[in-house]
Amino acid sequence: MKGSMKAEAKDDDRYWVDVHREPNAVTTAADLESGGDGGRPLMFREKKVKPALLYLYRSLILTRLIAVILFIGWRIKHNNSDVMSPDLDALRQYCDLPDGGSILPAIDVFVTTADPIDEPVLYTMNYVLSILAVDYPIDRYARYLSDDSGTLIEYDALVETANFAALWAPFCRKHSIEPRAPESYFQREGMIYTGKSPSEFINDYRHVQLEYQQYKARLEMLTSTIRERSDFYNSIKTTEGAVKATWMANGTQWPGTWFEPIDNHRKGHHEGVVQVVLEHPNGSKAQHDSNVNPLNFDGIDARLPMLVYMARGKSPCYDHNKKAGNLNAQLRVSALLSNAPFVINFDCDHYINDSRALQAAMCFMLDSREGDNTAFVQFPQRFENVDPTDRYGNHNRVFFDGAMYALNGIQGPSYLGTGCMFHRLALYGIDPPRWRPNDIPVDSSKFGNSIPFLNTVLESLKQESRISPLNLDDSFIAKMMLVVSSSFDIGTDWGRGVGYIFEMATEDMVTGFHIHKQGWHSMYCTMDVDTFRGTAPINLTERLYQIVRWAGGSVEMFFSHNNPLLAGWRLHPMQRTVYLNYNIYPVTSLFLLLYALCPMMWLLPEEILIQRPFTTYVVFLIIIIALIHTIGIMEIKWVGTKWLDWWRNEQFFMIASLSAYPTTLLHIVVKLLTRGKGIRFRVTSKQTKVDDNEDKYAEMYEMRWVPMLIPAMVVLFSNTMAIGVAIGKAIVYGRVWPTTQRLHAMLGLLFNVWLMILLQPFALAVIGRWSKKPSILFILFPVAFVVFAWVYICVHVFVVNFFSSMEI
Ligand SMILES: O=c1ccn([C@@H]2O[C@H](COP(=O)(O)OP(=O)(O)O[C@H]3O[C@H](CO)[C@@H](O)[C@H](O)[C@H]3O)[C@@H](O)[C@H]2O)c(=O)[nH]1
Ligand SMILES: [Mn+2]
Repeated sequence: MKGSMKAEAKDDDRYWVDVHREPNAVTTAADLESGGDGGRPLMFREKKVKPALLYLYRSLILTRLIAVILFIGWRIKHNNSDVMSPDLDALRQYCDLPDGGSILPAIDVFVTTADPIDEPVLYTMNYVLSILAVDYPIDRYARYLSDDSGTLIEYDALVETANFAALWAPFCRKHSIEPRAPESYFQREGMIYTGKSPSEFINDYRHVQLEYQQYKARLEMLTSTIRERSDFYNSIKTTEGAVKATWMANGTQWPGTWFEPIDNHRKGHHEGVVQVVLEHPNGSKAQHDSNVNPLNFDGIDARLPMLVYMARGKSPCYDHNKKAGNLNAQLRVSALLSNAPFVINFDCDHYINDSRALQAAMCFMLDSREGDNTAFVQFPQRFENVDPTDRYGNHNRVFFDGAMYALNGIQGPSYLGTGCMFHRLALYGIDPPRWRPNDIPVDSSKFGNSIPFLNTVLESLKQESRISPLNLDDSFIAKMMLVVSSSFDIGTDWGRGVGYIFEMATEDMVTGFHIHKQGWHSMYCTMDVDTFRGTAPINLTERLYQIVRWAGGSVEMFFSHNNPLLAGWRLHPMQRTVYLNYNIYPVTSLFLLLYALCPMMWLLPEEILIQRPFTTYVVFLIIIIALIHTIGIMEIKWVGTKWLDWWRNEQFFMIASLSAYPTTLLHIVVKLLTRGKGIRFRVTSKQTKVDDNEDKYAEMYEMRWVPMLIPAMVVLFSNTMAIGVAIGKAIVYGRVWPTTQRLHAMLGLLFNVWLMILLQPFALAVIGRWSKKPSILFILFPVAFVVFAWVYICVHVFVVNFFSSMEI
């Protein structure tokens, strides 16, 4: 023991040397008496690091500084190093066979919808059309629509769509139409023709447009058509007084929800439904029947891929786990019907804008570098109903183009919920080939109690690719009913380690996390045109609800066993940091909220209570803020987004920090304390109709007040008042204030104004329809300032005259 202490002391000497100081020479009694300190001994010893080491150390710091500067310089010059874009020609060369066939792998395409009213059928069907006409070998993909409402409207609409698609899909192929969602296509102007039959185009176009109008009209009539049909069958088939069923066109009762809801046929309580609308196309390409299609489709593949309608069974006894539950049911049904090795899922409010989308994703999946270990390929989300100035930051470009791209350089982007292609096996919770053990247990405790389904898992593990015609007999249908039953997940790993994970408000983040943590990679795929387009909530309140859900899901993850700190070593350290960042960023809002309430200082009679911003502090602050923004601007330049995108991002972070994020945190705290439920998945409301005459952005001008907006409102109001009072104070005391005080007042005001600029979109939302002309704020605010300044001066004069002892 002693020995080691000695050794330590010796070690010390290697680095430190004593600093010798001479004690003061003379000590006199007088000195001591007078309390002087002359001649008192030195009572602590000083040491310093040996000069040689110190210089070395300092030179290291300097070298590091130089290295950082050089690195930044290098990074600016080499700004394209991580951009990956699909090479479709290479894919074609690899996959196309000399006989015109192709070895492109099979894909199951999923679409989820929750309600025919909240999510207008026309848009969902447009989406379906864009997939039916996509540029991919027709016998190599299958289409599934999973309808969480279980209504006959969606099914009948799908049947109508299949009929119209028989015209639409070959028309798109013949004339190379883009986009292949008719609603968007017919609305676009000034398109350049790129097809091979220009002479027939005008004629074909007119015909298809007319047919589309009629198809649309039939969709709109669906509710009344089904009602009339049901009334008819009810009158002839059921007895007086019995519950009125809803009937399918073939004269059988619809197994899903009915117009007149009863147990077993109402929303949230009904049997599962699986209906194959279009069967798997057979081998021959010449399926075109000129009686149906008067257009000339010679040499065009007029077939359509398999199309399936499904609705999972629901019962009040079981949690149906929203979107993730819906997707899991699709995973199982598609396994039985087509079992493609790849699946891609979309929300019903997004359509394919570039028909090469599926091929583009395949470029990453089949690439010889990391293709086999790539679990999913995510596309950015793009929106088309957003106003040109993107008032509520819907485009989210900083996230979609900046952050996600950057992740490509680590383990890959996170899963964003829509427009994402997966390896089916990755979704089954199976390790990437790199780490895959030889025997993987495929049992019912994990995957559920369906032998045919377990067989499909084994099939997938053996890399057997299947989309082939099936014999849809009764026993097969019964097997499918089992995998869509409401209780199938119970006692299995579905939603916990198998399929889309449903323990959180946002299934996407946590599903991606589960996959990354097993060591899979992911890729981000952008193309020169938007690959997909969707609709975004353009109403502020809706937008904030969406943010609450996202932030909620992210924070919830932290307090669960999905905490990134607990993930195994296969999760890349940097990727772990990224997930941690997702988990905690909403917490920063608390500081912002406090900060944003500072302007209230102006309202206090004895001005400013907290430390005033002194000059050095302000200089540092400015340097740091300027650096943050300079770095930000560099990133924007690299990814090619606009200044406005970045600015909206800044503004929206502030607005959400004064509303959505604190609300989320409150929810989570309550949840943790009460062990209650987390944030619920509330379906984002969609645009219900676009009337040509009506304002396209009408939704945006509607203000829906909810408690979450209170803090933002308090900040906006108190800030406006504070600026008014500040002006009032300047008028009253301006002349007696010393220069420093004036300077401080100006700096303070700068802060107020900055806050106001950040809150501009919120202020626009508050004034509702007036905000059609955003510049009106330049009038409203000054007027408000003058009014508050005037009120302040009046109160001041009143107090001075009548209560002269008080000072405000
Ligand atoms: O019980 C439910 C609820 C929702 N959905 C579907 O989920 C999708 C997304 O719902 P939406 O209300 O449009 O949510 P958004 O806020 O637009 O979704 C964003 O955020 C989600 C995660 O919170 C992601 O899953 C989405 O892909 C992403 O676009 C839609 O297709 C819905 O039909 C269901 O199938 N069942
Ligand atoms: Mn959506």
